Amino acid sequence: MNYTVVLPAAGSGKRMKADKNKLLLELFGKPIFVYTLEVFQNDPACDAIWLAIKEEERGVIESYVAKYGITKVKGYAQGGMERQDSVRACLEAIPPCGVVLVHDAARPFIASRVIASLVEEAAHKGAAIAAVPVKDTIKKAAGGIITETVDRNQLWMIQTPQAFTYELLLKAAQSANEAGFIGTDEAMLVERIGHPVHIVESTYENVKMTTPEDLIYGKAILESRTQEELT
Ligand SMILES: Nc1ccn([C@@H]2O[C@H](COP(=O)(O)OP(=O)(O)OP(=O)(O)O)[C@@H](O)[C@H]2O)c(=O)n1
Ligand SMILES: C[C@](O)(CO)[C@H](O)COP(=O)(O)O
Repeated sequence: MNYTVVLPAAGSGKRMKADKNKLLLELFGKPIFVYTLEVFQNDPACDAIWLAIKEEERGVIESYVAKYGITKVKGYAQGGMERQDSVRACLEAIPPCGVVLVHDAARPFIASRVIASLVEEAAHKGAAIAAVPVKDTIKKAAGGIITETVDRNQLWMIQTPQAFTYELLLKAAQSANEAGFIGTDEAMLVERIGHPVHIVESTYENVKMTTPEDLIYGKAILESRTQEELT
């Protein structure tokens, strides 16, 4: 099953504390978002890549897309105030398709096998998201005092990609916008309209480049891969 991928890339990167969009920071000489683009460029099942970007960054982004030969980039949409606004702008710009995948441009280490599983699951069930089991004990607290230890067996750390049939996600995104509902991922918008969302187990390497420490982990992941994958 083929798919279109939407990459929200219009954030400010505040937690990264860098002097520019964190997606333009380089790991071994290549910008973070280019690693992400290359995953989808190299996936035969990916028909098209759409990015939500800041208009003022269009020139630099287009230059990298050309430099690295990312021919599957079919268009750009203007990013919005919230991440979900950026995603919705892309959804409303892309031609209708079967399955749409939403993936943070800040997650460059997604495994192709996870993408394939997500697309298959979404094609049959409508909605599927990447997740990994929680590794730490999670507790609730109020005023600095523990109030509850949450059963870890029912907890997942949710990632992207998040895959959906196009019509379902567009309906959920437009409904949330009309209601002024803001979610932290697309799954919340689909849950909100009562559609079941399925989990596909991902990898712990699929980390979102969010804070400076994540860059250290990202470099270690790249160094652990074979040399030819770095070129
Ligand atoms: N209004 C926004 C906010 C985020 N994103 C994108 O959504 C992904 C995940 O968001 P996050 O990691 O939170 O990025 P930032 O919002 O840039 O980070 P911060 O919250 O630290 O500012 C990133 O690829 C980011 O570029 C976006 O397209 N539009
Ligand atoms: C969508 C997401 O990556 C799933 O974990 C996460 O919710 C994005 O949060 P952010 O604060 O917008 O990075």
